[in-house]
Amino acid sequence: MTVSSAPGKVYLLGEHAVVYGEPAMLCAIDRRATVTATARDDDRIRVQARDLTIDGFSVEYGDGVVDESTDIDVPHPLIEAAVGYVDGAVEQVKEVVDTTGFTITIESEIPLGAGLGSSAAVVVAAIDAATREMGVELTPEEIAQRAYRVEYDVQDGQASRADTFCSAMGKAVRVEGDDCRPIEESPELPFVIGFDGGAGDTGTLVAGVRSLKEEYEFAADTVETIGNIVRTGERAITTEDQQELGRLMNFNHGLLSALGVSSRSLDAMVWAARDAGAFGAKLTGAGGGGCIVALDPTPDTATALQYTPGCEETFRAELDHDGVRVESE
Ligand SMILES: Nc1ncnc2c1ncn2[C@@H]1O[C@H](COP(=O)(O)OP(=O)(O)OP(=O)(O)O)[C@@H](O)[C@H]1O
Ligand SMILES: C[C@@](O)(CCO)CC(=O)[O-]
Ligand SMILES: [Mg+2]
Repeated sequence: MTVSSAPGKVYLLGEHAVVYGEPAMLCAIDRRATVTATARDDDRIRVQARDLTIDGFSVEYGDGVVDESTDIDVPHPLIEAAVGYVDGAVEQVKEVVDTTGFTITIESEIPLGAGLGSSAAVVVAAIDAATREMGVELTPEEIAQRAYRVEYDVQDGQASRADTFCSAMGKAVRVEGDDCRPIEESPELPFVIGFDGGAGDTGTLVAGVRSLKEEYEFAADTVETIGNIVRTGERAITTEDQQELGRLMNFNHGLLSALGVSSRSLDAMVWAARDAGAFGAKLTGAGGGGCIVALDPTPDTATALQYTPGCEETFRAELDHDGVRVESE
């Protein structure tokens, strides 16, 4: 039995634009997905995803077929969409090892589809656990590369390397196209997360930005401007200027909102954080619903979020220095 875990992330600056080659900066956070892989005597592949529920049923399946015992009475495309990332991870494992069967069990502290990189963390941890269990040790860089292939395929060819690289490597990272690197002096920033309890589908949201960008030159300019905000933010990171970073996050949120990926509850949480005196706040990840990230060393933002209609949960997040790691073998 092999157990591996990998962290989720928040975007400081640059999501969506990063898909088109602009730079982005993101930080791994101390919420992780944990995957247990166990070799089997037969050649079957089984997946138990306890957090993945459809109509209240948790998903258990294998060999591309959802178990009858899970009793899920929903159309298959819905299930296929939900298990796409895990299926992709299994395909990657099969490319690396001469598989006989294995069972993988997924547990995650990262809310699904909420902008904290649950998909990347699950895929990274699954590839690591299953390949190790079958006797192959991949480097974090190789795992990041394979996990990226999965996100790229599931998101219909529209994915950056950002989430998967950050989850595999940990710390703060900067990603621009193929150029992925850890930020050496990863700053400890006072992250406060607000979660509206909802989710957005990354593939759909990315497709929405792409079509706006293709239709309007000013939408394409907006994407480029987000890239300029990130370049400006690099100086603020080096000097640990949280006030400047906050201002840039606010600007970035406005542009993401213009690109149609915010929502009423995300905007409400962003404004609550700003009114409470946060240095800045923005949605994180694909948007549509899910989480905002604010910078505030005081308890004021968390308190304000607790009283904000639409906010279901608020918590602090710490930078996680560890990327993918083995918990036990
Ligand atoms: N615990 C889990 N078990 C199985 N699959 C999971 C789990 N967590 C996430 N996933 C997969 O990832 C999908 C969510 O990925 P998606 O990219 O839409 O959101 P996210 O990664 O949480 O947010 P973002 O990409 O905006 O940071 C789920 O629909 C599911 O397929
Ligand atoms: C929206 C996006 O930029 C981040 C999702 O966390 C998509 C991607 O980079 O693949
Ligand atoms: Mg994702």
